[in-house]
Amino acid sequence: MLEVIDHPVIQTELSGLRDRDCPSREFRARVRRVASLMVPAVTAGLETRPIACETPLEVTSGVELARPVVLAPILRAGIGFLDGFLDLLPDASIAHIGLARNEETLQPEPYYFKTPPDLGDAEVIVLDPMLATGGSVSEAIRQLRDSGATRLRFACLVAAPEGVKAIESEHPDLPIFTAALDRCLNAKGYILPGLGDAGDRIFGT
Ligand SMILES: O=P(O)(O)OC[C@H]1O[C@H](OP(=O)(O)OP(=O)(O)O)[C@H](O)[C@@H]1O
Ligand SMILES: O=c1cc[nH]c(=O)[nH]1
Ligand SMILES: [Mg+2]
Repeated sequence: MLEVIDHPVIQTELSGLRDRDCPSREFRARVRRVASLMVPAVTAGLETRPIACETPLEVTSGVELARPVVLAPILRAGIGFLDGFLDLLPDASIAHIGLARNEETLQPEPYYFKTPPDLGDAEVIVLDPMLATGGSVSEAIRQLRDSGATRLRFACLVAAPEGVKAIESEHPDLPIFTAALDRCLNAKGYILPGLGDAGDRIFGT
């Protein structure tokens, strides 16, 4: 269920993000642009329903999304990825999922979870720029499913093959969208070649 969104403008932005000298201000702006550019692919296939549409000249038929959209950023770095999605999906509600990856065990440690009601009616798009071991996304999907979500997809900027494999085994029906599928993880669980610590680069920490 993996789609690598191989678009020349996205790949150009991503190359800028990989540059170690890209300052926080530019990094944030680039992440926002890539996120927006990914929206058409990530939302492709969302169900629509017909509506009547009154132009200045006559009534015609139009469509609207059949279900509400919930964007679910994994804190912190997912917050940096959120604005570009909101730019194109301004009516979406937001679910915040706080997970910190333990630097020694690489296991995600939950610290916050707050979602809009009625997740079962919604199209939920989980956002995190980095898919490394897959532990954080897996935990987020588990929490969302426990809260009633049934229609889920996941978008990231950079994925490691190890993380994709883990998600495909734990959540085989989850569509995964990424701007890049990188080579592997290093001994500390960082993606190679990657772009470093996305949270630190977005927030300047
Ligand atoms: O696939 P995984 O191995 O779980 O790793 C990926 C996670 O690690 C990073 O978050 P981190 O926990 O460092 O938190 P931050 O976003 O607050 O920096 C990143 O933003 C992902 O959430
Ligand atoms: O390479 C990585 C892996 C996890 N989290 C990041 O921010 N970067
Ligand atoms: Mg981090």
